[in-house]
Amino acid sequence: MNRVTVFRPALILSIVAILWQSVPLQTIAQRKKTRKDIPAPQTTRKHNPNLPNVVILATGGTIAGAGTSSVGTAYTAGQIPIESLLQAVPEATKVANITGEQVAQVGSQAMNDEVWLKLAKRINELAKKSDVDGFVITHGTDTQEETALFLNLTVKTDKPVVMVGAMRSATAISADGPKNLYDAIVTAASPSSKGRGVVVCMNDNLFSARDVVKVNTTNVDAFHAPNSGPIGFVLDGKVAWYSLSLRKHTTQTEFDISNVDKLPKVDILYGYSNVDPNLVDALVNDGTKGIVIAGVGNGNLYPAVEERVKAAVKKGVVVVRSSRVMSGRTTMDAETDDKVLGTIASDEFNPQKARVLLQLALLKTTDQDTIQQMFLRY
Ligand SMILES: NC(=O)C[C@H](N)C(=O)O
Repeated sequence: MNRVTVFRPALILSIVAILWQSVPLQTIAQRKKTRKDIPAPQTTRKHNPNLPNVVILATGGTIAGAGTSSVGTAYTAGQIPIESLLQAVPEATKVANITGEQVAQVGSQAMNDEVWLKLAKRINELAKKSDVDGFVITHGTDTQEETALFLNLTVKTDKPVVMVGAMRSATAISADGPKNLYDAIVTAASPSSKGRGVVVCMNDNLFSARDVVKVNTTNVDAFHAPNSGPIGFVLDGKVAWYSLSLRKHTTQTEFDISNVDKLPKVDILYGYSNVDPNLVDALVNDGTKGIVIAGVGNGNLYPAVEERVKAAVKKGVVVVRSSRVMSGRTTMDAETDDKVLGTIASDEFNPQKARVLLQLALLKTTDQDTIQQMFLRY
């Protein structure tokens, strides 16, 4: 490395610092605008027949968040419309013709079954069009893994479906949203992304919807796939794929939500020392159709909970054992015997993902063995 190369970053940093200090106050104030202040700009993009067509379905999240401080973590998610977000990535217009639809505008802590169904149905509808080549879903990161899995099991297309979010709001210094959004558009526009199931694009990484988990509350490196790692990367505007999940997804699943308006009630019960077994009964009395236990270790249950679970299963409630542990499988008939309890082991699905699969499974059956096979197939 020569002298010039060594000193160049320091020189650039000094210039940026000087420029930053001279930014007029008004420019900084503009970063702090909220949804009401930021009108959706008119679309001026010209259609280029040589580029693929990507549809962005926006749902809100921090990627569309706005805060009053560019250096703090306080902000409100889901404030900025998709057209304004796209203005931050003019480079994207060189890789695809982009159209945007606002499906919802919420922080993903407010995500619900209704929006899941709306999103999946909209993708299925648009996917039939020959002038749509791929999808990007902007989404909050808190529950991104759940929506990703729901779509992975319910959309009926081989066209790329790429979910993306951000850990820093759109008004923060070094917002990660624009880069993530650009990478997601690049991925959705690439023919190499076809048939891979729904993928999540965060921080240069591509994860399969089945395996991705949020592992950090605030850091930009917040998404990992603890059991299998990323399946690809986006760098310099190019996608590189490294592996492919053998589990069934999208066009290969048995789930058809086209006539579904409501999903069965499934709840999660967290396992811990001295857990109160009455919690199981509280859920059963509240009319739950399924319970996922975030068990300890390999999905083990507190003895008093085991007894109540057995009784719940006898009443027709379907119970899945998952684990509160971040990685590894919850295996059948191990320390806890599923044959004795009448329970189902979640395999690699964490509790929140097991809940999504159980909701879909219950649309079709309540049979323990049939649902167990689904957990091993998807
Ligand atoms: N980083 C984020 O997106 C967090 C936000 N609460 C959301 O899920 O919408």
